[in-house]
Amino acid sequence: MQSVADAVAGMLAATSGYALGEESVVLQQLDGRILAKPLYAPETVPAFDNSAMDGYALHSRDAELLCSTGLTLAGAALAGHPFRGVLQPGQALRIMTGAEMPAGADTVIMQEDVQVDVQADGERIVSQVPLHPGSHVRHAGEDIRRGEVMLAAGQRLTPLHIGLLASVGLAQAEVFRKLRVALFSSGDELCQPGNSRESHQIYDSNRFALRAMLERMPVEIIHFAWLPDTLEAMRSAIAAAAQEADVIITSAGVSVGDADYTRQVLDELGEVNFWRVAMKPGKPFAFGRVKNSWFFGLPGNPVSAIVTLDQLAQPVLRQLCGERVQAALPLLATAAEAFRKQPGRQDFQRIRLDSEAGVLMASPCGSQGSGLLHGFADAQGYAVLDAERGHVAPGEQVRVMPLGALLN
Ligand SMILES: Nc1nc2c(c(=O)[nH]1)N[C@H]1C(S)=C(S)[C@@H](COP(=O)(O)OP(=O)(O)OC[C@H]3O[C@@H](n4cnc5c(N)ncnc54)[C@H](O)[C@@H]3O)O[C@H]1N2
Ligand code: MOO
Repeated sequence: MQSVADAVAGMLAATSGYALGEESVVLQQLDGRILAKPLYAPETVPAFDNSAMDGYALHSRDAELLCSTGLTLAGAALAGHPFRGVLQPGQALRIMTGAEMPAGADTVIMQEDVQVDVQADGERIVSQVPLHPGSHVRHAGEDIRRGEVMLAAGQRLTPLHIGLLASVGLAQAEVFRKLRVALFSSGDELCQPGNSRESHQIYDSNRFALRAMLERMPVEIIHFAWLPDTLEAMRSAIAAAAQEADVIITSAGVSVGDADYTRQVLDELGEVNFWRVAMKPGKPFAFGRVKNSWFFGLPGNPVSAIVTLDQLAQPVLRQLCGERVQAALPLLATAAEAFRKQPGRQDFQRIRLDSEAGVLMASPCGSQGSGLLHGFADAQGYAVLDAERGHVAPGEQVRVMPLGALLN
């Protein structure tokens, strides 16, 4: 058996350098897409000095005048309506948040700190609050300078990045095209949801759970079918998918059972290795190449299929999508209850997380059986228990991983 870390590292090495084509995509459709090139700032941000407060713009050398006879008002500047003149000594300008700073001013004083005196020759502002030269001014270029790298290639774009792009005036970005994925479930025991099941059948849950997970990455599902346990069905579906898919994913047929033609078809059409990975749930898993496609064979048990897609295939799929893959941050929690664990495989036990006086607490949730989804559906994360260790006693520290982007 190989470790989870070795299995992932092997797949990452095998698939590195696989490059998808690029396309230009508008802001409205960029969420979750992967930047294909570094993004250079086309603009300086802020583009001009502007006020951070509603108040008055003035020059700091007029500080003494401000607290004695006061400053006269030269006019007003609003966001979108700049003051075109130059502020003279002894003058202030009414200014609103976001309005461009006028020439001749270097400081803004908040309106709450100012009294306005109406006099015969017009309004004057007076303030006894100490003036800090330069205060409440947002300076041009303090966030971004034109020409600097704003985002690196391989960045997965989130709402934050989309806001950033829009803030420098970009309406689109060059991203990798979506990864084309063929997804199959197989097995004569499967009945499709929505139909009534014969007594010996079970519903095909894997195909739908796995699809929903995959669609949280920038993929396009180009084949999506259930395959009966016949050599012909398996062969024709895999052969057709291998002509156009970047990736083929199957569930079931990777263990040692009799009724499976998966292995025979993969031996015929490609070079796929059947692994035993030291993880629970999981263990049987297949990876390799079928014609032009990468192949991932997930185990049939529903929890195992989901966890192996999440933990083994996900980093590789992300890399294939062009994403710079980042390792999950290690988190520790205290076991609120005992965890049953046999030495031998690295366990990904499904847990609930809680906080007691600021300390993260983990408890196993529901049944930990590989075929049972109900307990998993209630989980907030995994406790990741090292392969060699046995049971966990309450109070022990365990490594935990909140459910990530594919399962949340
Ligand atoms: N002698 C051994 N038997 C098994 C081993 C082993 O090492 N030696 N490993 C066990 C483990 S671990 C797993 S996981 C399973 C993996 O089996 P397969 O990937 O070959 O899948 P099947 O045997 O066809 O199915 C397993 C199980 O999952 C159900 N299933 C299959 N597809 C779906 C689906 N689309 N939706 C819902 N449920 C599905 C299937 O009915 C079986 O109950 O092998 C163990 N056996
Ligand atoms: O992958 Mo298996 O028993 O862990 O379902």
